[in-house]
Amino acid sequence: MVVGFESSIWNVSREVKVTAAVFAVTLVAVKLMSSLSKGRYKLPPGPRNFPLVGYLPFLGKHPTVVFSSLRKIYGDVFSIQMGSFPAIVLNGMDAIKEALVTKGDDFSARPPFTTARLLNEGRNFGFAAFGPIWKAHRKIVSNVMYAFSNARNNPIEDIIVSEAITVVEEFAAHGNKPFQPSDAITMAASSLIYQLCYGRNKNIREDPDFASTLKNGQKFREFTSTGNPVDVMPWLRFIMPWKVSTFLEITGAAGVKRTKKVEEHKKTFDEEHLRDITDGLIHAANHLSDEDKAVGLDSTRVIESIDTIFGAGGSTIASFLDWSVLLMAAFPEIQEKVFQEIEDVVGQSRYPSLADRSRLPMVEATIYEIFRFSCPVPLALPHATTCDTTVQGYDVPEGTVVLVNLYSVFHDQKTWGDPEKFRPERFLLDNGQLDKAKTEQVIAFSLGRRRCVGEYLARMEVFLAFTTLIQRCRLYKPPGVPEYTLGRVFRLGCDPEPYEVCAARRE
Ligand code: HEM
Repeated sequence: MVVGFESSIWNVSREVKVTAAVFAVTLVAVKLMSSLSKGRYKLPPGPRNFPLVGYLPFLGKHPTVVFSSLRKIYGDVFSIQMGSFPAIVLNGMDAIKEALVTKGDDFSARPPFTTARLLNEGRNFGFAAFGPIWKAHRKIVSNVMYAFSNARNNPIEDIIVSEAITVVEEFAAHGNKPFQPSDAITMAASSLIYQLCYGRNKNIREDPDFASTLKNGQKFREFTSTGNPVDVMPWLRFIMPWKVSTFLEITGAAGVKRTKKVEEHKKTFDEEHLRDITDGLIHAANHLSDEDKAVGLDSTRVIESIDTIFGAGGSTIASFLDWSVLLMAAFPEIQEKVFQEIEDVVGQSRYPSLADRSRLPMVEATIYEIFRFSCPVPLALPHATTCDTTVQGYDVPEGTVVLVNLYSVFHDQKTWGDPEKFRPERFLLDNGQLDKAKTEQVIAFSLGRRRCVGEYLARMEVFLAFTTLIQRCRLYKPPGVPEYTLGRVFRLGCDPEPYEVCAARRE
């Protein structure tokens, strides 16, 4: 019996042995590092952590709520252990600005999470290591995005407005019956980013390439919606290998699609007429400077940026619009004020255009308030330190994961007074114009070196889509439905809990 027992231990699979060894080594390393660092550094305070998993089991469904409670105990900067990674959480504008702006070079790395290293084999510029290649890469992508958004005769306004009209049609097709709006919104936001990346397509909903990209994107969202545990506990890949293989399968399929689209573009590419973001990237890749090449940037990396842009540019806009519909239905008196302003400035004889923006302060204030209230990307993307540094008087060692709690800024009692109230007028001065001091506090696109590279384009999208929607459609809470709870579902971003709405066309 004893022999049998012993032999069964030593016959366990290789994966389990490796896992056990990694467990042990990680445990010893974490203990060793924390005792060494306690002496050397004045680290931010923080709660006690479990071995191996750290503070992860306590983060629950809404980490930002947990972080608000921890902020009350430990202050604006505190430490937690995220699985195998020591992390700090930055709360409030002062700490976030000091880290991301004043000490931008120190705080602009990304953590070496497993999936980040697998994306485009580590070359994905949203998740790539901070350094000369990334800096050159980011500059090129920023230039391409800016040039595309500002090009004369570009199709952006047309694409955005026609997607918004499609949403109005789909909403109106429900008659007076209640419906969940998020499918129509997600479809429109995906169609929008697909056309911005790959070109205007009036029959996009019949395009099989778009359909399969959408299906793959849906798979990706479902697979990554609660994060991937192998990112923060890399040893889990030996226990849950499918967490890596499925990720590779989905991103690999996306890569095949992108290659096909890029090859098609190259066949009809005309330097004088850049049609979309893909053309912009092909052009940039063909004109890399000697300095860019000298730091190691190559054309493949530049072209692959389309993956990051496509990945980041759909769900964020969908989330904003989903919140917009809910909040306008929840606050009909605000919706009416927004509508009246659009009616006075634009009327019904034409669709809104970007040129109307400066004459629509109530619309702008409402958009800021939707960003503030909903906080669509509440923890930005994870940052990491590039060197030993400090923030708010605390030491932060090189390689520390940095979570930027944007939600703490948007719902700060001291800044807003009544942060839980939806009140767009907070952004208006007595003369009815926008209060810049207030709007600057809404850092929905983050700050510093890693600030959202799609911000300019995203602001165009949300303005035009929101304004067109409210111009053409009255949204209201279905009769008999109790008050909306305005609850949040925390995924990679922050969406509203599923809800129903009714819509009536404005004639
Ligand atoms: C409502 C819309 C959007 C919001 C609220 C938003 C917000 C953000 C935030 C908070 C980050 C993380 C910044 C950081 O790590 O500090 C980010 C990164 C990024 N966003 Fe956006 N975003 C939006 C739309 C877009 C769009 C439309 C695109 C592209 C077309 C885009 C492309 C990116 C990219 C590529 C990054 C990674 C930047 C880097 O690491 O250098 N985003 N965004």
